[in-house]
Amino acid sequence: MSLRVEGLSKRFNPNLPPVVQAVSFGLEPGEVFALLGPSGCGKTTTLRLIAGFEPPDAGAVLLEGQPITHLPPERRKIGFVFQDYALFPHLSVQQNVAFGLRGMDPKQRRARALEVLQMVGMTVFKDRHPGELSGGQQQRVALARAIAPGPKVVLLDEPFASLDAGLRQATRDEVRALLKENHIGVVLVTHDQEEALSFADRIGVMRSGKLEQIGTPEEVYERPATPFVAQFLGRTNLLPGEALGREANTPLGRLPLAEPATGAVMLSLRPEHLRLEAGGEGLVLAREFKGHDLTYRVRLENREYLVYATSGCSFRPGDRVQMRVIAPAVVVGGPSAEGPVPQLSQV
Ligand SMILES: Nc1ncnc2c1ncn2[C@@H]1O[C@H](COP(=O)(O)OP(=O)(O)OP(=O)(O)O)[C@@H](O)[C@H]1O
Repeated sequence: MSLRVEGLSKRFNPNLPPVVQAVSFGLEPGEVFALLGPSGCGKTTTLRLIAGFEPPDAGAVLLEGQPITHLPPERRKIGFVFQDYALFPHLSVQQNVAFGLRGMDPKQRRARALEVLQMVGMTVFKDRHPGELSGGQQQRVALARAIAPGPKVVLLDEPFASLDAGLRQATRDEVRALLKENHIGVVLVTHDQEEALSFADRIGVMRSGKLEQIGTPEEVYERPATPFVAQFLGRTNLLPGEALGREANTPLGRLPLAEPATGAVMLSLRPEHLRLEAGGEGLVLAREFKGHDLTYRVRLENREYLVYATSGCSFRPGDRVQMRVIAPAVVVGGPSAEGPVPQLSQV
């Protein structure tokens, strides 16, 4: 295990609950781990505790088995890329990168700075100042500065947030490839579920200071453990059921379950696991067309459902439809487990 976080907790205000509560996870060498959760759930604070910018109230951080909880940030051998990149405006690109290499002799520092600038494709900009660079270029310099000392792990705090959509995907792919090639483990903080799903090997879904589920992108998307995880990772339909082993009685009839269960349960069915057919008891309330996908909101017996369809399928609001379930439902909790009602963003 390259990085291990054990029971980290932090409270800033004694009258409020802790911002980070007993957070534990591990990172295999070279693994990319995303901490994913809504704004204010404690992701950045967790990262700052790992980096050593804040002392935890409880818990430990271990790097390659060695406790580093009480070491100052510069002695932790962990790189950090801040959301705003935090480059020094008065230093050149090369000087920014060399900054983290104090302790090396000046010739070696310059050589190492050039080496990592080459890795991120920024050698030609080495004499510029950060103010003369685009957001994407500054991001590369910040990454170069973080990896220059050869850390085993880098912490990335929403590093792609300020890049425009077109550049974001390409930059993400490049950064991921670079870190993988160099076997550098990553903890990425993001509130963007698509970013976490496409960037990370594993995701820890965080809510109100706690990790609610840890798993591969497929696991957290296809087998969410709670209604919150089901809803944070894309849209879903939550419906109550009475589980009878491998099946459950639900408002949509008897459905197969992904995992056996008994008793009253809350179930998650993704919109892509429902199909619409013409004629039936369901009423199409709205349709949302987004080019490659089409989402319908359908009412059946006082419940509303979101259903994805291919653009070939063309129902209109007011049409009568029936719904077919084409995948097993996932148990996400007991009967009282709740989440917000799914909404179409635009009707
Ligand atoms: N130094 C601090 N003093 C007091 N409260 C703080 C401090 N740092 C963070 N908080 C509070 O802790 C909570 C969690 O903040 P944090 O920045 O960790 O969340 P986050 O999940 O990273 O959110 P975002 O995605 O918006 O950055 C927030 O309510 C924030 O106001």
